[in-house]
Amino acid sequence: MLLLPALPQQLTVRGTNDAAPNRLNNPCCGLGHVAQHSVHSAKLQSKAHSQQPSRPSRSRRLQACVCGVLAATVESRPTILVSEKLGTPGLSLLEAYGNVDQSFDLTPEQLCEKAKTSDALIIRSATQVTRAVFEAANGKLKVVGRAGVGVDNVDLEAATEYGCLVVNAPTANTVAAAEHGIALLAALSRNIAQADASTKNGKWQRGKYVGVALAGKTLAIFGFGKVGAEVARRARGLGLNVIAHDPFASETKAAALHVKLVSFEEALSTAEFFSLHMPLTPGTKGIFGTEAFSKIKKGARIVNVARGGVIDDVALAKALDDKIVAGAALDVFAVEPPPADHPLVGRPDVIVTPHLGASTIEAQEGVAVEIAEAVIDALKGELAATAVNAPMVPPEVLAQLQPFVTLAQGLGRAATQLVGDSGFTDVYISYTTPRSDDLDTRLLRAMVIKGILESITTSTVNLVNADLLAKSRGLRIIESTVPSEGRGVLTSMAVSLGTGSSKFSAALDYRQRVSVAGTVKDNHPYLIRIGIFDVDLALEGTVLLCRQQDRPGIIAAVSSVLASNDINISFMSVARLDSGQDAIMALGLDHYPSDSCIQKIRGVEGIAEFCISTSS
Ligand SMILES: NC(=O)C1=CN([C@@H]2O[C@H](COP(=O)(O)OP(=O)(O)OC[C@H]3O[C@@H](n4cnc5c(N)ncnc54)[C@H](O)[C@@H]3O)[C@@H](O)[C@H]2O)C=CC1
Ligand SMILES: O=C(O)C(=O)COP(=O)(O)O
Repeated sequence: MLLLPALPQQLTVRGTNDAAPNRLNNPCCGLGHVAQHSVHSAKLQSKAHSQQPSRPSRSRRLQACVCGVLAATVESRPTILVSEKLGTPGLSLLEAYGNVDQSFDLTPEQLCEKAKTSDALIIRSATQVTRAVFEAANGKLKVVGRAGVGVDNVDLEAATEYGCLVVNAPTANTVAAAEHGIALLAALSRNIAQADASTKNGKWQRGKYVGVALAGKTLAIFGFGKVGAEVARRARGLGLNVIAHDPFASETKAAALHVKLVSFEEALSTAEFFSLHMPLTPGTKGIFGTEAFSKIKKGARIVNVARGGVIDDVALAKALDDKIVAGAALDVFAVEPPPADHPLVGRPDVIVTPHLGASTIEAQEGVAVEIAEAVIDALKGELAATAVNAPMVPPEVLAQLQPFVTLAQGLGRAATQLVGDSGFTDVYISYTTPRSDDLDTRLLRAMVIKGILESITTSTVNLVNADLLAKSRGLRIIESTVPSEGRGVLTSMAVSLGTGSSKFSAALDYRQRVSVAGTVKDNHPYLIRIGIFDVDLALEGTVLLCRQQDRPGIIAAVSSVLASNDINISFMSVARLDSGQDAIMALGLDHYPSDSCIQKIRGVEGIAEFCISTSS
């Protein structure tokens, strides 16, 4: 059945010309039951919105809109699984909002089992959130919160496919990581760890642990992001000359910190100290391998507080053996904890810490609060500012677009259900807007896709995965903007599907696309065009759509069939191309008609085609 939502308790009658509305009030049209009902509804019209008891308040509707964006609607208290130690202030926030299950050291199987009943999962670096976790959760898991920066332990592709938002806490541990980097740098240059162990062992080896100066040397930072920049700031205070390699860093930011940006090769061949601060990605995995060590300045010392995987451990061990690299300080490992036979951990020229970069009391409290707030926001359906796998929509843009979110989804849904058997691949979305130059359409596009896909896929469709799902289903989204007058963000939207056939041929436009257009009035979505017919109907509920000859008696005949089946008409909208030509009529129904009622409507003379929609 066609799904074309309509709003009860709303009378709207508008034709393609001024004559159409008069038809309703003209007894000659033989409206009977409809006319009476329409008069009743017309009296209600001015109060229409206040007379919709089943309709949620505006704020709830807007909330629901955004929940739909992320599909993060959680009816009762959500279950929040915390799989690693989290700072108390963050835990308190979570406990006030949901049921917190703190279960540490879970096996992969236990994590999958718990994911089936968890709305949110909060992790640090030790929990591997693999595809299997998302598969097991099968849509239940709405958000994964990483209480820290690196999300390399989360299968982002799988999260996105399953519509699970991934958020992180990107700022609260920056200083801690930078301080740990500096601590390791100092320890490495002065053999602190080795000398400490030796002295505690009863020895006094002053000659053995002579160090090297930092002041006057060059430090090369790889990854000039948040941590890298903080390390640079501190290193300069220690008298180091700082250069950095980061293909994506800004010259201005570097210049402000007196840091010269250089190529990978120049950094390798110039510096005495190296500090790694890039993320682990396919592009950085093993970047410090045999080739890099063959170019590195002899006697270099390396600090890694980023991720173990960026260094090829075997290649570093060889460079240490060959005295090309004089020492290394490692906080992170490709596999944590590292295995007993790790080629670097036991070496006297390597110092190690067990992934302590973010482990200060202050940083842990900070990330805990940062992630708790992000996860709670996401569970409430709000767009998180630290989303890793979804476009970030700034709050001011969101506020402007919110009323159009339901409209966009409703148009996608309505257009799809008007399509015939032939299917479609091309989706044309047109935005009529006074802001054609800077309209951010990502949110609305996602909602159109959600409307299109929700009836043809069991996958959760939301802002996170809409584009991906559309692509994987072979849909081509073509967006355009049409300039309009006014000051709002959007005047109207249209969705057209490139298909030659429709269940309701009146829905085809001049280009033979199934086409619907809508707008928002008083924060409620309305359909304003179906095919080439102008209409005016609220985009909710159950609607009977008919194409009929434009002559007296047909509307009355249909309404009398409905009346005899005790089906109330909540509104109607009639449109016609011209007098005596085809017309379409949309009737809002309080109930879905029975099969026998549908048969009777089919039998009404003069009805060329009809279909019934329901939004539920
Ligand atoms: N050991 C620990 O406990 C901690 C480790 N970290 C790790 O430190 C790293 C940096 O964190 P943030 O500075 O917060 O991230 P960030 O995103 O602010 O900075 C990363 C920088 O790396 C750069 N980058 C990307 N690819 C690169 C490449 N091929 N070569 C050079 N630079 C490249 C990016 O352009 C970016 O500027 C991350 O891997 C994070 O997981 C962060 C906090 C604590
Ligand atoms: O934030 C990061 O990227 C970190 O590596 C910190 O990891 P942790 O939260 O201490 O397990």
